[in-house]
Amino acid sequence: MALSTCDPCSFSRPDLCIVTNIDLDLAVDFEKNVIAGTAHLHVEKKRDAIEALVLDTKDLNIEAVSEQGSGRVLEFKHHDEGNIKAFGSKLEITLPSDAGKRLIVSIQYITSPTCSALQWLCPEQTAGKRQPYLFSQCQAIHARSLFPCQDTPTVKFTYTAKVKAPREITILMSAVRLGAVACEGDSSSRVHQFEQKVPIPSYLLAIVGGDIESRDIGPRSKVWSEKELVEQAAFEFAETEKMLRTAENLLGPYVWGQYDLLILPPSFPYGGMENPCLTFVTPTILAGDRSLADVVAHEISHSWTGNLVTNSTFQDFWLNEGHTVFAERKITSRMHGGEPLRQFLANEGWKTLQETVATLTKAKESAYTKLIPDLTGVDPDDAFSSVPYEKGFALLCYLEQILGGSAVYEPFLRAYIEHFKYQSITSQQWKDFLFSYFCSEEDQRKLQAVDWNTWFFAEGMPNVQPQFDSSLAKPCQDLASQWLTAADTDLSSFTATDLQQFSALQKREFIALLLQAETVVTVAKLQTMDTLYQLSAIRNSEICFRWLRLGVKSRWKDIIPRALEFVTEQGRMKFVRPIYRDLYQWEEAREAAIENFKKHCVEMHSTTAKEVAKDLHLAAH
Ligand SMILES: CC/C=C\C/C=C\C[C@@H](O)/C=C/C=C/C=C\[C@@H](O)CCCC(=O)O
Ligand SMILES: [Zn+2]
Repeated sequence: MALSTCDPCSFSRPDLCIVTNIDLDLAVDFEKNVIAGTAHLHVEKKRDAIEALVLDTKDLNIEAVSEQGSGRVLEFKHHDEGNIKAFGSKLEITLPSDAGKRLIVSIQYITSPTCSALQWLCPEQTAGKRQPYLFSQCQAIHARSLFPCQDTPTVKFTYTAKVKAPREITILMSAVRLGAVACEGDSSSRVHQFEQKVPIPSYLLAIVGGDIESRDIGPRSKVWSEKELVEQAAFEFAETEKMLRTAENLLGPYVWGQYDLLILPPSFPYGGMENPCLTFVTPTILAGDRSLADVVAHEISHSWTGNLVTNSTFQDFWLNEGHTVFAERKITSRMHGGEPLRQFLANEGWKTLQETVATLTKAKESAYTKLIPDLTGVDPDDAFSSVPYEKGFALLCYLEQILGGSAVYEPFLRAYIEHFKYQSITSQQWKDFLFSYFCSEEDQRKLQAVDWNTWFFAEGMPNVQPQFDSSLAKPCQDLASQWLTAADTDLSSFTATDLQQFSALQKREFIALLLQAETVVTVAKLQTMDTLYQLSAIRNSEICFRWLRLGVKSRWKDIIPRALEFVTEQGRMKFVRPIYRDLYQWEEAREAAIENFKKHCVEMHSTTAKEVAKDLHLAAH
């Protein structure tokens, strides 16, 4: 199967010609669950003699292709190339030999009702139950199911959009809003207009449509959601401007203009998605006490690491995510808790990496524990895990430690962003810049002593562990140890005040330590813990997630209904996949888990349903 020579997940050939801008003229049809319209691609040939533009599509009905201006019909071939469904089809358009180096190719098309980039919700699936809802998730390679494009992060393009939708629906995109006007000759519709002047990779094009409204939360920020959530969201994310300024101090100027937050319906498969100008977030971070706002720090950081300096292919995904986690934890600790908090979060991240490596290895997917995996013939969604986040973070922490700490590494981080901004780069380019920046003899010796091949391409855990301070974790470790060593018959030493001084992060770490322990906590202890600490009543999703997993690990039958409720009321893969896997491993709960999935999978996001089906051994790995 001949995919692109530069990106194993794309048919496109940016080495021959590139798309520099796209003008979208679309209409959203909530009756048929399709988007129809025209994509006008501004094409630049690398050489005059280039005669073909090769694009990625997936389940698109290509109706007509022409050259804007002349109106000439352009010949095209549109066919499946290989056996990986996720890669979709190759669209090869013949370019007129007399068209010169630059031309605009207009492609009239319709998406499929099963477009993998979109989830369509009927009114009953929304909070308000008044209007239908639509949202996109293009990362990694779903953009090709939404519009014909060079669906590789190697290529960056600006875009404009005009989107027609029923007048009760508000449309937003990953761009600056130019306004909405009544639709000429159709009073039941409005046309929404957008412009993204900063070049972006295809995976960052995003769209949402629903009965949504906004509140201002800062000079350059609004929060958007259905009205049922908007006040709660405005409170939860009230520190966004402070977070943006902290990020600018660390990383440089914010170039995107607007920074809005959109709270999605619960089926959204991720904690957040860094769509430019409009970060998408899951409602599971609405904790009521701002304790889960680290997700926003992560998505804000992407405005530099990922959206400005972009991984050239998803094999270099760690460049996006490792740097973003590194920045996120710097921002979070500068805003609250200082360096001890950053060390606490780093320690938690290392344990997350350990668990993920063990899980992938057990599932015979250890190839995905490499920092830079080979994605030839692989659907990136199948390779997705916390490895690029946490192994990438650990590498950057290790380098910061050996090169002299934050005082020397943070200026490098800013220089790295300044040097590569607006570009797509490979890990090799990052490494070359690192070596060129730290050019003293002593630093060169340190960098040459790093085992790069193991860090980049070895499976499993890194062979060096950065040292993290555990002062904030110690109270959690002490309490967990007391519970693990106490006799079931003697739990009188524990009181309701044990957790009173714990932050939400420390409560989550306390439960995580019990979950990670060799010793299985008895049901008697869990029942006593619940009575004393009211853990089942805690709504913080990260605490709830770990508490449910602990109950399943202890084979506490009473926890099964709540676990099934939790994986049904929201669809964040970080939560639903491990719990479904845990229930599957518990023979007595397996059938209930499978039945619950079969009953609700039609309401789930297609990516979540695909991955959970694999976890439940209902589909091939
Ligand atoms: C090495 C893996 C290669 C490619 C994977 C790239 C994309 C995978 C695709 O599934 C999209 C992922 C999007 C992730 C979005 C947000 C995450 O940062 C948060 C995930 C965890 C959470 O829910 O908090
Ligand atoms: Zn991220």
